Amino acid sequence: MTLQNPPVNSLSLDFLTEFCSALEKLEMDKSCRGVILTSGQPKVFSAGLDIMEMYGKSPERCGEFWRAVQEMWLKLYSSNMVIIAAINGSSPAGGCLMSMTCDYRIMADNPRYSIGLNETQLGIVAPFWFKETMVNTVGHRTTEIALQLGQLYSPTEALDIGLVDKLVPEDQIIATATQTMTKWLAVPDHARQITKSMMRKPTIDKLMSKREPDIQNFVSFITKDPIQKSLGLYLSMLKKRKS
Ligand SMILES: CCCC/C=C/CC(=O)SCCNC(=O)CCNC(=O)[C@H](O)C(C)(C)COP(=O)(O)OP(=O)(O)OC[C@H]1O[C@@H](n2cnc3c(N)ncnc32)[C@H](O)[C@@H]1OP(=O)(O)O
Repeated sequence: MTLQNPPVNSLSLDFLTEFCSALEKLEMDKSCRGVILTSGQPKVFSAGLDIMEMYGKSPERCGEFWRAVQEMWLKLYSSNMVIIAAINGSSPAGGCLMSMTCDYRIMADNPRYSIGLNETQLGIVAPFWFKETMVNTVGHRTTEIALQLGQLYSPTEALDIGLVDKLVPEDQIIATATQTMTKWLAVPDHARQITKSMMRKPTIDKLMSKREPDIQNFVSFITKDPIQKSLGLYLSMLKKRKS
């Protein structure tokens, strides 16, 4: 699957809805046992959640957006397929979350790229299921530091802490992902799927049982004046950096 939402694959409501529907089709296709997730945009895997979906929007629209973010995470994290992330560019915040839902992460070895959950840098707080996905990936202590600082890691740093599993030159990323997929698909599906579910079920069940309060929590947090102000400042910083 190639992410195509120019310029930076930000995760808007429309894009998330289309992504989930495409993933669902693959999930139901019994001939499809694995997916390599990569970006069709240069230099960026995904810029994370579309900040415009959280800035100046009505509570109803924010709620609809957050349900779509939850759906994307639930579909990817609980997928029966083998999902390999071929991270061919920067992957901050929601982009990092998306990568962490995959079974294996291969990143392009380019020091200009970065990956991590940088929410605190925007003045916002990563919800419990973002946090737990990271704990499940890199452990508690590393997550504690990473989340409080809103740390973005270079590919080498990300490999050191286990946030990605392998670095390769960018032009070898799909070939490496394909070789890795062959290895994963050699394991009998039922045994691998039950094992994957055993590892991830407690985190998935937790969000499933708290979906509505999590939406309410997001809406009441994101629509607060100081949070809107922080997002506005961050957006203008992004635009200024460009000019
Ligand atoms: C309870 C609340 C929890 C909410 C959780 C939120 C999780 C999130 O995912 S929040 C989003 C966090 N994302 C970021 O901080 C990434 C910001 N973007 C970047 O750092 C860079 O854009 C990049 C490294 C991804 C790419 O850099 P590059 O130089 O190639 O491109 P730019 O010139 O910076 O961007 C092009 C264009 O896109 C706009 N843009 C970038 N990111 C976003 C985004 N996440 N949402 C919306 N729009 C974004 C950027 O402003 C530029 O727009 P213009 O062309 O109009 O200037």
